Parts: sequence; C-alpha cells; structure tokens
Amino acid sequence: MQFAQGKNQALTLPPTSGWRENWNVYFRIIKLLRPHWRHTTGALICTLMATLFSLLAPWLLQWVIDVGLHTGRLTDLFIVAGAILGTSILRGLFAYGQGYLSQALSSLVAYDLRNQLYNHLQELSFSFHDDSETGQLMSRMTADIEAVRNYIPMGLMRAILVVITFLSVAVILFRLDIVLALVTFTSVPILLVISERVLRRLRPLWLDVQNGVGDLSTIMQESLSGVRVVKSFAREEFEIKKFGAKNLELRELNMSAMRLSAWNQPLLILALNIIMVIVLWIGGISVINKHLSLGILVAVTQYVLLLGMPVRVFGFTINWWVRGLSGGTRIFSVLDTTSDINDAPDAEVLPKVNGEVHFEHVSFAYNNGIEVLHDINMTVKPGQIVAILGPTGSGKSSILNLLPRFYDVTSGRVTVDGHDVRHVTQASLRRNVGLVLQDVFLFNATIRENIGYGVISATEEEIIEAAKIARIHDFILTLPDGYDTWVGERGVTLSGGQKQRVAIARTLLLNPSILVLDDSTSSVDMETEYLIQQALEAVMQGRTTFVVASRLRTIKNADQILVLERGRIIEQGKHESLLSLNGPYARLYDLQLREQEEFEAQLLASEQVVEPVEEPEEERSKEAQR
Ligand SMILES: Nc1ncnc2c1ncn2[C@@H]1O[C@H](COP(=O)(O)OP(=O)(O)OP(=O)(O)O)[C@@H](O)[C@H]1O
Repeated sequence: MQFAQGKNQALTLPPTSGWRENWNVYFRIIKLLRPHWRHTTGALICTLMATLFSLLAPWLLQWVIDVGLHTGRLTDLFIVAGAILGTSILRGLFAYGQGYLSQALSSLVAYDLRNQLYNHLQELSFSFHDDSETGQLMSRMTADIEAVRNYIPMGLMRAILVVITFLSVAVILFRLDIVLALVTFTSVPILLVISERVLRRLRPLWLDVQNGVGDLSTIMQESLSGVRVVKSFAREEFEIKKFGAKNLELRELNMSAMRLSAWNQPLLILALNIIMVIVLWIGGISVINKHLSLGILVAVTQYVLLLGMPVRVFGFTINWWVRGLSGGTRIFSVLDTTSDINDAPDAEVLPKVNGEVHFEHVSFAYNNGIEVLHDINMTVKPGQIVAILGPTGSGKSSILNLLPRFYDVTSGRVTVDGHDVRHVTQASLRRNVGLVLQDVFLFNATIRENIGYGVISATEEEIIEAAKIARIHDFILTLPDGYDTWVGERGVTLSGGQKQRVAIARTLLLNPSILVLDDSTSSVDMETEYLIQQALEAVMQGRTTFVVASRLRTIKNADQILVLERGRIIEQGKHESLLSLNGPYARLYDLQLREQEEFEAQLLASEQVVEPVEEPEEERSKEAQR
C-alpha cells in the first residue's frame, strides 16, 4: 500500500535508498550531537560504567563457587555478597545516568532540529511552498522529529550499549573457555541474519507509515481550515470517509510494521535460548569430566544471560534505527532543499526608494515551465497608479508577484529606482514594497499585534494612526477590548471588510514607497466597500501603486491602465484614451464597469449622499454586532 505523497521533490522520497545514503543520514544525526558534547560524553561514560558493573557480578559468582565455598569462611561469603550488592547498586545508578542523559540529549537535539527546520521552511521560496502540502511539512516538524529524537536514546545509545556488552562478553568468554565462547559466538551471525531480514522489510514500511502520517495531517489541516466550505456544501460525510479511509490505511501499515517487529523479538530470544541449551549441554559434560570448574560454567551461563538484554532490546533498537532513518531522511530532504530565491552574495541593501519601477522585456514561468507572462514592458514614475485589468488567468497576480521578488523572472528584468530586484536584499526590497492581497491573512493574535506585524518597533500612536487612515480605528474602539481584541485563527471573528482594513493598516505602518494591491473582487456591501475604497485611496497617497482593480474609481484615477490577455499587455494607456480606442478595454468596460458608472450617476441624480465624510453610525454598530 503506497500513500500518495506531496508533489514536491523534497517530499517524495524513494522507499529505499542505498547503504551509503543511509549511513550519511545517521552520520548527519550524530553530527547534531556535537554542540551537546557534555551530555553525549556523560551518557557514554555512564553506558560504559553500567556495562562494566554488570560484567563484574558473574565474575564474583564464579569466585564464590570455585574459591569461597571451598575455604568455608563465612566472611568471604559476606564480602562477595556485599560486592555483588554494591556492583548492582552502582550499575543501577549508572544505568539511570545513561537513561537520563541520553533522553536529555535527545530533547536538546529535537529542539535544535525543530528550530533548524522551522527557520528553513520560513526561508524557502514561494515555489517550494506552492508545491508542498502543509500537512506533510507539519508531520516533518512533529512525527519525523520525534522519530529522530527517539532514535538517540533508544537506537543510537542502546546500540552502543549492545556493542560494548557483546564485545566485553566475547573477550571474557574467550578467556574463560574457548569452546563455550566459540559455541556462543558462532550463533551470533544467526541473530544478525534474522535482524537484517527484518530490517530490510521494516524500512520501507516505516517510511510509508511516516508518509501516511503526513497525508493524514494534510487531510486534517485541509478539512479543518476549510471547515466552512465543508459545512456549506454539507460534505462532512465525505470528509469523514476520506479521513477514515486514510486512517485505516495508516492503521494497516502500522500493524504490518508492528507485526514484523513483534516477530523479531521472540525469534531472537528463541535463538538465545537455543545457545544457552547448547552451552549447558557441552559445558555440563566438561564439568562432569572435570575439564571445567562449576564456577566457570555458572559464570559462562550468566554471561550468556547477560547477552539476553542486548538481544531482547536488539529488535526495538533496530526498529528505532529504521524509524530514525526514515525520519532523518524526510527531515534532511527538506533541509537540503535550497531556496531558488536567494540574496546575491553582493546584494545591496535597498534604501528607501522613490518608487520608480521598470519592467523590461519580462517573461515568466512558474515551476511547471509554462510561460504565463510574455515580454511585459512598463515604466512607472514615482507616485503613479497602475491599474491592471484582464480576464481571469491572464497573469495579473503573476505580475504583482514579481515586484517583491516572490518569484524570479525567466527573462528580462524588473527594476526599482534603477536597481534590479535580484541585486538587492529581499528584506530591504520587501520593506519598500507593501502588499494588500484580496485573500487577507490575519494571525491568531490581538488587533494591535496584527497591525504591528511588519514593524516590530511600532509605537501605540503609530498603530492608531495607521488604523485611522485605514478607516478601522472607530470600529476597533467599539469592541470591548479595543486594540487588545483577539481576532481568532485567520481573523475569523472579523468580517471580510474589517479584515481587509486591518490588513491595509498593517501595510500602511510599513510606510512603503511601492504598494501592491489585489483588489480584484469585492465581496462586501456598498458601505463597507466605500470605507475600503477610502482606506485604499488614503494608502495610495504619494506611493507608486500597482492595483489589480475592479473598482471604476480606482481605474479612472490610474495613471496607466494595463489590459492583459494570456500573459501579454494588449492595451496600455489612460481611461479616456483607451475608451476612445473602442478595443479590448472598451469591451471590458462595457462588461464590468459601465454598471458602476451608471449606478453612481443614478445616485447623483437622486441627490443621495454619495460621499459621506464619516463612517455611518449604523455601519459601525452593525459591524460591532457581527
Ligand atoms: N503557483 C503557480 N504555479 C503554476 N501556475 C500558476 C501558479 N499561479 C498561477 N499560475 C498560472 O499562471 C497563469 C496566470 O495566473 P494569475 O494568477 O497571474 O492570473 P490572474 O490574472 O491574476 O487571475 P485571477 O484574476 O483569476 O486572479 C494562470 O494560467 C495560472 O493557472
């Protein structure tokens, strides 16, 4: 069963990769321990000491049987019994230290990795996020990091414990009795073969499980954030079924992985018990024939039993190695994805610009390589308004995306005050280019925090001033908590028009010289529309503005109108001159804008108040009630 994976290269991984790549992943996880070398060293020392003390007990037992019991002195027995008790206590203490330090180490590494991954995701370009599924990325941040975190104490540290125990038991057994040692250790390859076979089948299973967790997060994230759409189309049943089906797939995958791991365990213990029987059989004959002392046979069986712990945990250890590998592979694949939008090494910091913008023979294609803008040319003087019109899909938003350099042009160049946008730092460019998009996104924070989002140092007065210009201040004052009102996830507690004005205030605070407005559809009533219009006009004052416009007033005020069709500018000029051409603009005007003109004319004729100076009282109370 294979889960559909994210479209992104970094999110679609082959189920298995070569040993070299696998070791590379482990090596990179181990490198994450370097900053925490104190915890690492402490955990390793504790592992060593715990093993050492566990090895002492059988040796003391051998001494009691072969020497102590023969001397008949009780004091010897007391001393050895005390020594066994002492070593057990010390072993316990070091085992505690090992457990504690390796868990602490794993939490520190998970903390670092989470930060690293989150920071990297923030830096990746729009193209990466276009092709990524949010749920997949969230499961990288949670389930995969958890897999790597668990790998450190339960995979890596346990494996070290297993190897140290195996090696020391091997050395001791060979010194005690070569035959019994050979019997024990020739059986070890059987254990290895069992584990290797399990490992080979487990790895793709765990990778599928982890991809499945990602897909499940995607479904969950989508249906929860789109809950309004789900409910309005009454598709709850469909969403429940979709989730249920994926959940079932994930359960089955998990069960298969568990079944396989569960088999591993009894098989290994059975193999160990068979070794024990053989040792007792051969050793017993040697003791009967007086070739071996009873003490040594008892010690050998104790050492073989000591192998039981690593053998028992071997299965789990392998499990965590495999899960750590899958988690690590998925995390590093994102970390290794480089952003295709980077600051050039010699990028300059763009100072506050006047706002002169040039598009010179600009063509552009998204990731899929299909060119959506062809040979776009325009010269925009500081303070000018450029209205962009065109049918849906004609490339209006794509033009806007190039200005703050969300994407790079495929050919040609975009300049701001003579600087190619690719030659200045992204942060300084974006400080100069403010955006207000149609699909407003607000954070789950207070109104004050949302308005101040782009300017950390903004004062209370500046925030209020921005809100006043954006025509939202009066409404905010009607709220019980004023500027401290929590807006909810994505601003759900505000109406569309209110959200848009908060977003306008947020951009206004940035005081950018260039504005990019996506004002393409209006889903608000006339009064709110009027307020937004006022807010937009205030915000456009003295700034170069690019606006995807659907409002006649904005278009009439524009210094340039660009009419786009299939990624080309087919007409360019001012309202009156374009209208007189009787071409595509005139047709668009007839279709979309004439109604607005007539409506305004009607309003004027009936001498209604066309331009109220203040927000109407009833609008304010209506908004407050919403
Ligand atoms: N992220 C993307 N990846 C690939 N193609 C895209 C992407 N975004 C837009 N496109 C394509 O680019 C073309 C132009 O889209 P764009 O969004 O710029 O049009 P638009 O004029 O703004 O449309 P609308 O008025 O509907 O918002 C369309 O064919 C669209 O399918």
